[in-house]
Amino acid sequence: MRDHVRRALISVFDKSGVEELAKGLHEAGYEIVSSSGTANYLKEHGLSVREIADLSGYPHILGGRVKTLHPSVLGGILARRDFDADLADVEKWNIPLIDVVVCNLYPFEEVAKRKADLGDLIENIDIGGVTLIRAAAKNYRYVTIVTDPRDYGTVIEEIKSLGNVSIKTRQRLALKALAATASYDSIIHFALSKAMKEEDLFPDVYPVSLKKAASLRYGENPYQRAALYAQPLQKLPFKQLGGSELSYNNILDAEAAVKGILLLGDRTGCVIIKHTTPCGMAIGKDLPSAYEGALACDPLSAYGGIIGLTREVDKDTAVKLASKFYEIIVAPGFSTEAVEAFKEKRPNLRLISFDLSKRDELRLTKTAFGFLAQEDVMAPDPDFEGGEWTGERRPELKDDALVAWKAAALAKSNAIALAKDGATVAIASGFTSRVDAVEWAVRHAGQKAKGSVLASDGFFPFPDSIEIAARADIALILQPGGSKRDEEVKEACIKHRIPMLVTKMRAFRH
Ligand SMILES: NC(=O)c1ncn([C@@H]2O[C@H](COP(=O)(O)O)[C@@H](O)[C@H]2O)c1NC=O
Repeated sequence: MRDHVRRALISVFDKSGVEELAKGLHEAGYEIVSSSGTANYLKEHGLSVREIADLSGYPHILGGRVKTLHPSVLGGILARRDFDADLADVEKWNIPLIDVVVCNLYPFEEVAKRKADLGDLIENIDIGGVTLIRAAAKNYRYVTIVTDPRDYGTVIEEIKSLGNVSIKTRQRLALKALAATASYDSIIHFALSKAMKEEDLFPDVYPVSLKKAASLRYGENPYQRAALYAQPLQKLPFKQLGGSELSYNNILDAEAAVKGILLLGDRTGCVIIKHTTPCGMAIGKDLPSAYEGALACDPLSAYGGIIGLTREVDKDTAVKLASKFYEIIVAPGFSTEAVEAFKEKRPNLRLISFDLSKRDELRLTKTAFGFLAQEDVMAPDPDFEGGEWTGERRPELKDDALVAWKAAALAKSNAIALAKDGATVAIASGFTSRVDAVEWAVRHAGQKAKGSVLASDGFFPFPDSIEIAARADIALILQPGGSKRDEEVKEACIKHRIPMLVTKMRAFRH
């Protein structure tokens, strides 16, 4: 390879620390070439800089849309230093070789967060910078690409001590740079899809970029390392107002509580979660009465659980909740007095204020088979008035029917929920046979099963569950229907005079 002046191209939007880096490079004998804004900045800091226009023979044109996009710039980055044909081209076209590229991009993400219009978004799409970064990352075997100011120190240290940036560091920086451009493009795709009101929920390619939002102490178990990632343009929908740090399992449990809150919709209600499974759900005239109702379903399981509330938590509710041990309280908000009351009595209790309006349309779940994508929609209310009934209609049981149905939808399949007086009295969750779920629910409810509403998240494959319900004096059954033996199930209900509402929609949770 021919000898050449060592050269660094610096073109940065975020100029923090770049003068120190340029100074280090200059001291190590590098010529600095920069785009105009960066060149001016460095000159103001007393550095001698060559303008990119001087190297390319072209000024910035189209109001800065084209600044560094030129063969004499990109050729100097992309030429393979041990490839005769590349070197011959470089020689022939008098292209100066570039050994270090320092570049960070137009702040598209920040602009998009400010809810910019489509025109602003478009003007903030960096083209030249991405090209410089990709070119340098592609040629990492000869060229160093630096995209993160936090790496300036390492680069200068290695150049000073080793004479060049080591191949190991160049590889690491190239991968980091490629992750930066990939993430940048996915953020642009996301923001432009929204601004253009793109309606295709399931495009052939779904670019996702994830940024680390928090390091977690460990995962589900201490032998599993873990972290929380978020999509860059989506602000985290929650704020933690108090208590210990959130763990991996806390996040899963809190999410189940949020689902419970969303299922209850605009009603004043409470859900209690244990290990992502509901062990109580109720609606009431106010939060304390809804909480009492939910708690009475299974007080033993509720200990150390997660409480989800559908309304802002006030001081009275806080005082009541603080008298027992829970891990997390999730609600759309907390009054200042409520936060104080919790802090005084339960300083470690995690308080999560969750913005229910910030919801994704799509839920992505990573599996060993690939990412599953589905619309994030909650089980709708059963059609109590217009639905398909067997036997007499029971309008007075509407609230109980709703709570039983929503609790069954939140519980894992096979799920059976029993509700009475606006509160569940049993929630059987995660059973592998439906009849066992019915049997457990009735046993758990004991005397309270009598007169309650039973909801099933899936159809009854046999009429055996109806026989158990009849023995327990169940007042009303809700189930989706759809079994081969629907007629036998109906006949059993008629025989035992239990009215049944066929919801015609399944409410599985797996
Ligand atoms: N148009 C181009 O050729 C171009 N080349 C580099 N940039 C970006 O311009 C910024 C630096 O510009 P300046 O040095 O003029 O402040 C950097 O964020 C860099 O990524 C460009 N801007 C947008 O594409």
